[in-house]
Amino acid sequence: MAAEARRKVPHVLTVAGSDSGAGAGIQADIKACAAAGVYCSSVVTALTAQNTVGVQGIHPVPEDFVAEQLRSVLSDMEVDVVKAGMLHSGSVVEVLCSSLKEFPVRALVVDPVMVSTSGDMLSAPSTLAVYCNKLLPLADIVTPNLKEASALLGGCSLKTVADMRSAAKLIHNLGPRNVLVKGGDLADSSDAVDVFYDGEECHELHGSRVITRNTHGTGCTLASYIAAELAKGSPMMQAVQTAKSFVESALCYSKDLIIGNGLQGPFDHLMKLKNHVSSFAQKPLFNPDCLLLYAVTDSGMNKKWGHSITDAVKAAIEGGATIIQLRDKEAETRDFVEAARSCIAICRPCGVPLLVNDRVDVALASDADGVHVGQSDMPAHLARSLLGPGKIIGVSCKTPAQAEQAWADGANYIGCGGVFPTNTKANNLTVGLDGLRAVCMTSKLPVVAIGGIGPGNCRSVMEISVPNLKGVAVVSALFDRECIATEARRLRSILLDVPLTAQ
Ligand SMILES: Nc1ncnc2c1ncn2[C@@H]1O[C@H](COP(=O)(O)OP(=O)(O)OP(=O)(O)O)[C@@H](O)[C@H]1O
Ligand SMILES: Cc1ncc(CO)c(N)n1
Ligand SMILES: [Mg+2]
Repeated sequence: MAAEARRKVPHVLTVAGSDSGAGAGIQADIKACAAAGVYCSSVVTALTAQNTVGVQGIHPVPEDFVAEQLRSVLSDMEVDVVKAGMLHSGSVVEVLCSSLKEFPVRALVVDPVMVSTSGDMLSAPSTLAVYCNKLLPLADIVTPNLKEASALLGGCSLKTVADMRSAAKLIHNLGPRNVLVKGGDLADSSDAVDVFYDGEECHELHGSRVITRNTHGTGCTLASYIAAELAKGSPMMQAVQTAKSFVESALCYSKDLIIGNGLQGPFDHLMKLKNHVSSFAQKPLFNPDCLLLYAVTDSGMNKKWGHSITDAVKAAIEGGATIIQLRDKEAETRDFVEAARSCIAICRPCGVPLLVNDRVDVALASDADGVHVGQSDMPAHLARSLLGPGKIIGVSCKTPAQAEQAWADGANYIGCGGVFPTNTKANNLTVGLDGLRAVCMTSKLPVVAIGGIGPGNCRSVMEISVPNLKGVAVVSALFDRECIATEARRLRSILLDVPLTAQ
């Protein structure tokens, strides 16, 4: 086969123990990577006899043979990311560290597995020092649960999110580049809260807590899914968010499964996929440049001018709109889904994403490209867990704090405004160009400006010269006009005319 025809597959190597019940360990890692669409090789460090009741036995693999497996895989198979799980002894940890020095990889994810959720010890107490001194300094991220975080810090008690925040910072001092303290076991918490610290800022990642007994292996799965996303090229925070959303989704899908008689059942990583193959296996696809000329439809205006929704969308695209949002506050659900489907049939062949305003259910039912939600709509993290990582989520924000939250919730972009007063949205507070600039300056996400923008002022908006301001969103300037295509063309030519340095 010609060299250029060969496809490099993202590759995660898991170095972990086998769980005979297949809920955790190597088996969870391989299933999680498969769900993420990534190749997974496996170096087995120990066999465990384990089920939903607990761990009945451990049969360690001799260090020399762990080393031999590592050499076999790393010397041959172009591994992108290594994920370390159960490492039962200090010598196994040392073997891994020296293999990584001999065969460096792009990233190392360390799940410091020490105690199983059933309370059984999975690693000798003497391993702790080697972990801290040798492995953690090599890690791009370490993902302790509450008990493990406490063990890494010499046994302090961790009971609150504030404790998790301090623990994340202290563990960061041990050398890993990022720390995720997992709160799956946090008592009295209705959310599943994890704390992420990148050495500069601490973020609370909130997910919904799924009520189920089937949580065995969530930690292994989370770490492997992070490794898989890193192997595909995602930045760290995005990898963590996608992984968390996958775990929640898989738990939700298999919350009523009955496997085994013990207290903690496994979940099915791939069941969700049987319904949603494309949603999780696909790499997140969002090009911020599509925010340049963002057209938001308005059913009232279409009625006034006698435009059908499909004609309006066709005309906007013909004039150069780069993304469409269907906004209809009154439509019956059935009609809204139907309209979304017809518009997708127009948008998709043109490569123009179609988003649905507010209605995650309509976006799901019509297989739209995503949703745009406001501050009082469904929280973006919930929309993300329902839609999966492959869909686009935008959030309306007026302040830097809202923009920060949208980012932590896994949104793709921010709509900031109203920049100027508008009739489309009654009683909407305006933020002005200064408010827009303040949000853009602090937002880690790309921003589209909205509110009272048209051909007369879109230039002044783009000229605030902040790199992540990617475009303008318009309603009346397009749809409250007789010829939508002409108006879109006019706007587009102005936007394209703004010097690139100012964009
Ligand atoms: N019931 C739940 N609903 C939603 N998310 C959960 C639930 N339980 C755990 N999680 C999430 O799963 C991930 C793993 O966290 P957890 O604290 O359970 O790890 P762990 O104890 O290492 O798991 P295990 O040892 O069983 O593999 C975290 O992102 C956590 O928030
Ligand atoms: C083999 C193995 N690795 C990790 C865990 C932690 O869930 C487990 N229970 N078993
Ligand atoms: Mg764990």
